[in-house]
Formats: sequence, C-alpha cells, structure tokens
Amino acid sequence: MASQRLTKHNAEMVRMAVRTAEALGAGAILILLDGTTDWKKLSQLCNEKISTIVAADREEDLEGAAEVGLLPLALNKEKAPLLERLQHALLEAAADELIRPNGEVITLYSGFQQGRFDSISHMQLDERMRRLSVRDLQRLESSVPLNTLKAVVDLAVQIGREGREGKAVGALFVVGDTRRVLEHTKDSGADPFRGYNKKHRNLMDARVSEDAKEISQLDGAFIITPDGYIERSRQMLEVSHEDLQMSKGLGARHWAGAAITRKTKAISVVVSQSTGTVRLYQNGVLVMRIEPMDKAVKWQEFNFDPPAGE
Ligand SMILES: Nc1ncnc2c1ncn2[C@@H]1O[C@H](COP(=O)(O)OP(=O)(O)OP(=O)(O)O)[C@@H](O)[C@H]1O
Repeated sequence: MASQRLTKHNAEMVRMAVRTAEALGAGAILILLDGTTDWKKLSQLCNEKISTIVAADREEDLEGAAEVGLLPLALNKEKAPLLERLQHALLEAAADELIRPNGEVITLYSGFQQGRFDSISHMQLDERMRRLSVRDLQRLESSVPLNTLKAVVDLAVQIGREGREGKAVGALFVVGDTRRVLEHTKDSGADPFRGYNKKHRNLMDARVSEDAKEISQLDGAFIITPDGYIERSRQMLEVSHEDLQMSKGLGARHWAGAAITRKTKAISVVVSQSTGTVRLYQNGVLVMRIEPMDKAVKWQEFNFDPPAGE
C-alpha cells in the first residue's frame, strides 16, 4: 500500500494550509495524498471547525481516516495527471456535499515530487458544481419514476463528460411512454439489445450501462421503459419538428429528442456530442440543462506553471 509520511516538512505544510484556511475563512481543506498516512497525527494538525477532506487514489489507503474526524474521498484515478486528480477530487467532494459548490477551499498537494507537499492553493468553486438533486428531477412531475430518470441522467452525464476512447460522443435517451414512442421509431441498424433477456437490459446494472456507453457511439436513440430497461437501441425517431422552439445551433438529435416529447409523455435526455451538455426535454420544451461539470471548475485563479528549469 502506498503511503505518505507526515515528515516534519509535510506536517508544517499541513499547518500552513490550516492557517491559510483560517485566515481566509475558507470552509474546507482538501489534502491530496499519495497514499495512506498517520491519520491521528494528521487530525491533530487540523482545525476541527474546518472540514478536512483527505483524498487518495484507493479506498484502502483511506482506512482509519473517518474514525479521527477526517472526510475520506477515494479518487480511483491512479496515474492520472495532477490537475485531473485535483479537479476530480473537487468535483467528487462537491457531489458528496463535503464542500459547498460555491464555497472556498484550500487545497494541499504534491505538485513536483511524490509524497512531499509543496503547493497550497486557494480555490473559489463555481456555483455550477452544485450536485444535481433529486428535487430538480421531481419538479418535472413526470410519470417516469425518479430512479429511472436519475439512472439515465447519470449515464448521460458520464457519456458527455467521458466520451469514448478519447472521442466525444453524443446520445439520445427517450424515457417512458414506451408503447407510444415505439410508434415513431425505426431501426437505424442492428439493435444489439434486441433479443436480450430483460435482466441484461436493466440500466441500473453497471454492466448494462457500460454496454450502453459503447453503443452510444452508433447512430440512433435508446428507448427506455419507465422501469429502467432498454427496450430498443439504435432507433431513428420519425417525428415532425413543427412548432418547436429550439436554441440556435442544435441539430437533428436535439430536434428529434424534443419533438418526440411533444407527441408522447416521454422525457428525452440528449447528450450533445459537440459540447457534452445534457439537455432534458418534456412536452417539446427544454426543462433542464446540465453542463459537463468537469468544465465548470474555474481554473483561472490556479496558476500551475512549473518554475523555469524544472
Ligand atoms: N431523428 C433522429 N433519431 C435518433 N437519432 C438521431 C436523429 N437525428 C439525428 N440523430 C443522431 O444524432 C446524431 C448527430 O446529429 P446532429 O449532429 O445533427 O445532432 P445535434 O443535435 O447537432 O447533436 P450534437 O450536438 O451531438 O452534434 C446522428 O448521427 C444520429 O445518431
């Protein structure tokens, strides 16, 4: 198991981060560790009034941290570049409500040499990092159960954020009112899910949602039943676009996604290939828009040019 010792130097850096947080009134400190550490000693260096998040790559590295009042956060991002790990840590911390989305955070990390803290940043987080809450979805007052909607939105956000094999990918999910939706669809190619046992089409199953990510690279829409099963994939929606009010720049996928919700009681969840933005349509209108969160973090205040000669 990797570890990061609390040497005299590292301990002093922790104290400095705490003092900075106190001086600036930051609500939280995020310590990015390269492995496990002496949690008791670390907690003694911290200010118990300031939430201290300890982030490391693996869950097992963080064992024992919670017991001494620290907030553990497993990143599962081994070998990713520092900026990506930091950004991911902030997003996850906001999503787990360990930090306020528009709050201020002091981060402490090793930028130049593994295991040796050398950098402290003061970061102002963006309001848009707010976690999408079930209440937001509840407001849609749809007949689609929240669990299903949440699973589809989660998947769509992941597709928009991650893409596939380094390429941006778009997708379209039409959720609910399945029988009527199917009256407006046509195969756009062989449907990989057709004929599969129901159990292998349940979107709440991680393996199924991984398969769906693969298939989202192909043309067409996913038709999702209210209880979260993929009824069909690779479907072209045949719907007229009259009377739709759409933003400029949105193409055929968004128009089709919006139009089907005018004809039926379904909700469409559309991932834009060009921007990663996820849009939800209901009754032919845009009801929710989720920006790819990774891009929502403001990095302008965070200057990370290594010193000359490094
Ligand atoms: N009627 C439709 N039904 C289902 N899928 C469609 C339909 N029209 C387009 N698509 C899918 O959308 C893809 C992209 O189309 P287009 O670029 O026009 O969409 P867009 O709305 O601009 O979205 P993006 O921002 O992802 O590019 C197509 O390759 C196709 O897979």
